[in-house]
Amino acid sequence: GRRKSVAPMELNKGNKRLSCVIKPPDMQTKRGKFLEGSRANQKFFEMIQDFRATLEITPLSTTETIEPQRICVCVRKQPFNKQEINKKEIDVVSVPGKGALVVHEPKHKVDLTKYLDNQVFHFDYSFDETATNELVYKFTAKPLVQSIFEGGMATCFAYGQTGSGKTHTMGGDFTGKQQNSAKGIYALAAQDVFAYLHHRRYANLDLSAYVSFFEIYNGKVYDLLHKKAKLRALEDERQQVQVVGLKEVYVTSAEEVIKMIQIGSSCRTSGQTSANANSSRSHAFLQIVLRRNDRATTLHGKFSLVDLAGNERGTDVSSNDRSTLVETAEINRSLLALKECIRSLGKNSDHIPFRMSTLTKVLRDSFIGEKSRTCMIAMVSPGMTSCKYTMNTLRYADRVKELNGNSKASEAPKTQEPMNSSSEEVSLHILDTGVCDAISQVAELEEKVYSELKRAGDLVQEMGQISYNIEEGLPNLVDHSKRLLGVYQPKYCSICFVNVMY
Ligand SMILES: Nc1ncnc2c1ncn2[C@@H]1O[C@H](COP(=O)(O)OP(=O)(O)OP(=O)(O)O)[C@@H](O)[C@H]1O
Repeated sequence: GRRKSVAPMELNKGNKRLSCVIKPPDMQTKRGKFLEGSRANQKFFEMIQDFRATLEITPLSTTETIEPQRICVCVRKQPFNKQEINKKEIDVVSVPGKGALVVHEPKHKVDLTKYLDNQVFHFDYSFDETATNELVYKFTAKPLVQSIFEGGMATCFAYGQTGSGKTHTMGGDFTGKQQNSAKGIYALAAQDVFAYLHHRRYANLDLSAYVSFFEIYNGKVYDLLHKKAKLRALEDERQQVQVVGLKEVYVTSAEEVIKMIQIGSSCRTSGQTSANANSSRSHAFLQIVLRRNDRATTLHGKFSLVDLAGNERGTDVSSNDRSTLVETAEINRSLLALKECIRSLGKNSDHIPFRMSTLTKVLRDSFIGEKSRTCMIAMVSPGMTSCKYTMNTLRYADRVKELNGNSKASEAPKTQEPMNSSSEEVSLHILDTGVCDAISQVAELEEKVYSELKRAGDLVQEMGQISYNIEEGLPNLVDHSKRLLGVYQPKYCSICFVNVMY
């Protein structure tokens, strides 16, 4: 999951550092085809088209082999909706394939010249706007189903800004306001669970499936299969976290699970109608639990499918009252905690900071044990107006993957502070301020560091030197800046890097 920032001057040269394959440009025809005089950001539109014409697209094939991994991070680009098409929104996201995704971030130089900051991200899989839920499922949640039959805990998250397609992906396609619950990852996973349950390989385990559906809003658990009853997540003497009183329904077919999804989703939706912000700002959990028939209380395996709350910042939410700010702080704290827990899982760390939020508390057993498998699907909206949110989402997903056992970053120098202490500090700080917008502060600091580094890179280029070393050092510096963030001194971090760079 490395990111490389491409300096504007390099674009015309045919950039060698982009890891997606470049084919010879055919700019004239492409530009002619897309030219639309009325478009407000015409220049950016043309620049993106020109850049896109140099990309060789390798669409994800259904026959591609799937590598089993402990942590898998994918990204899905949403198609434009009717409104965006009518508004002639500009698509700033390209998916060349092979896990790559490029964000063409429109920017202005000091002399107001427009340029694109083309940022390349690499994930395990990247899905373009034509991908169906079935395709996404095949590469994300499907490989996890088997692990729960082998006594493991599997978790699949949908992460992204409001409206980026989390519910569409997990719960099923929408036709108008009607959701087809049979077409989401929840239902597709349920179908496979029952296929395995009846498979001779697992028949002798004598397992039964149960389903629960709940949401976490403001740190409280609400049972979606029991009239939104308010429940508590408590830790027992064996340090197992239990959602006390959560309704677990015995199910015998995928159709029954789909019925539960419909019941639960309608409960969630009615919450949305009365107070729109609430529902979309809660985390929804569908859990499929396997238990042995002879010892009904013994858990054999569990699949948690989570539609996370939107990752908007407090300042992006229309209402600015205290409850909204507290709600935002809670979401940020839980999303930060989640990231730290997955990273700790990836590092096989002894300490998993799951107590940082209710979200991670209820997922405790997903973060421990050899057999835990996790998949995160980051959803992005392609419009230029969503660019900032898209970058936030991708950075978050990038950090989740960063310390995965397979990645280079896991070999980080030993001099770095241990992650646990930094995560405690971050959480303490959030607790201190109550409404600290942590995610955006991380993003803003990183943005600042990146732009400083980029400015340094441009300067070096203008002086006829090579910016390679600066780009090389980037992931480590940013990683280090994140650790410094544990004490939240963005100014210090920024100055520190500027000094280093110059
Ligand atoms: N891949 C897609 N293909 C077609 N339509 C999509 C896709 N992704 C999202 N949409 C549409 O975009 C709209 C918003 O999607 P959705 O409700 O899933 O977003 P969300 O991320 O769950 O938002 P929120 O956080 O507010 O709940 C829906 O009408 C949905 O049908």
